[in-house]
Amino acid sequence: MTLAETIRVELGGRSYDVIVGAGLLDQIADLAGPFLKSYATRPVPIVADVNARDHHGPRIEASLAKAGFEAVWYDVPSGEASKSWSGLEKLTDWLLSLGVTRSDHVFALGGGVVGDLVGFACAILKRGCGFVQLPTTLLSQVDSSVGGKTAINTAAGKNMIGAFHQPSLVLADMDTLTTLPDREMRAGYAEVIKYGLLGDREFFDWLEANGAQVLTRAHKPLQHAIATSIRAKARIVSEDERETSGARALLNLGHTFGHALEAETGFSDRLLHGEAVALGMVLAARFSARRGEISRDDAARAAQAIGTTGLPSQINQLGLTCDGARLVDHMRHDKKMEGTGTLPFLLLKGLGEAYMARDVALDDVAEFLDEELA
Ligand SMILES: NC(=O)c1ccc[n+]([C@@H]2O[C@H](COP(=O)([O-])OP(=O)(O)OC[C@H]3O[C@@H](n4cnc5c(N)ncnc54)[C@H](O)[C@@H]3O)[C@@H](O)[C@H]2O)c1
Ligand SMILES: O=C(O)C(=O)C[C@@H](O)[C@H](O)[C@H](O)COP(=O)(O)O
Ligand SMILES: [Zn+2]
Repeated sequence: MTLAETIRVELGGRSYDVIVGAGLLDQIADLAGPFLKSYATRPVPIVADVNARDHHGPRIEASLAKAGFEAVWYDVPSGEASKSWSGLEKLTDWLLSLGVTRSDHVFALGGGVVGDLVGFACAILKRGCGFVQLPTTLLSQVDSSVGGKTAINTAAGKNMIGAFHQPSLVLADMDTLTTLPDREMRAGYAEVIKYGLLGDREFFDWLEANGAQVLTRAHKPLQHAIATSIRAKARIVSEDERETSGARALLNLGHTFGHALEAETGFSDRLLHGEAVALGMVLAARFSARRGEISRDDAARAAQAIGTTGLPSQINQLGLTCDGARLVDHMRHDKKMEGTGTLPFLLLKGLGEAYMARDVALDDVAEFLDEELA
């Protein structure tokens, strides 16, 4: 039995705890006590991914009922399409119909889709109310529930409309991962490897040796992987909350390539976000090797650490029919794109050492992608 760990995201008046452990949802009434105070005479609004609610809603209901609270649920259909203008409109209308006030907290149960959607709804509802993240996928536990990036997608691309809005508490209950499909578990693992590759060589080495164990959901290695990832994210977010100094941009390793692949595959089940990031990190490593910044062996090692888990590690596995120029066109919408036409890329100087390159020519990226797609 592993003990729960609490990691503090230090952000002055917006600081909050992230608790990682087993059985947390069974204790939600205690752990989230301060954020339930306003619900003595009203039901607690919980916005939930349908699958997460089916599997884990009863544990929440039981804990709340024991403490004298009742829940009112809003179901979000599973899938990226829920992170949309229409999804946002329906959700905010529901929250308004309940009379949620600015001092209330809305609870978000599910993966990154629900977390990003609810976070954004709460950022704009009456100009901002509180929210608590109850992440139920590996990806959302190690990444999306922490740090306050909230967003929906638009026709122009991924996360195009959003806000920075921090949660008040995150409860990452490892028990939720027992029902998570293996493919989703692997997709979340891609963001775990990201922390190793971007800034923690020791963690990368540990994952090479223990990644398979993490994916079995064995509590000890799983909690180590989740807590190490959250600590890394908390440190970066505390340093650069709004991605202005460049520190936070490192969390975007693999995402410029990845978001372009997600756009090309229609933000669909064909390629999950984590899978796109996995491929994006391989491409970033291979592009870094092409520029002579890391060795071909190190790029192959990064690809091996990713591919060995069953994540995609070669772009030509996707069966795309487009060329490199088309993928680069998707990249022109990247939020890192500058008015001067420069698109900074997160590349590698070594395994465990990402940096922001500002001298990347998009024509060169298109040529590289044509080689990779061949
Ligand atoms: N805000 C951020 O910092 C950030 C970081 C990374 C990713 N993201 C976003 O997160 C999203 C991806 O999140 P995700 O990978 O969690 O996907 P997701 O939210 O789509 O969930 C994945 C699937 O798992 C199911 N599911 C969720 N919990 C379950 C459980 N416990 N048991 C069984 N099934 C369960 C869902 O129904 C869904 O089908 C993307 O939109 C991505 O852009 C945001
Ligand atoms: O928290 C961050 O910062 C990240 O970049 C984490 C990413 O894993 C995540 O996918 C994020 O939503 C991407 O952000 P975007 O700004 O490129 O949309
Ligand atoms: Zn991501």
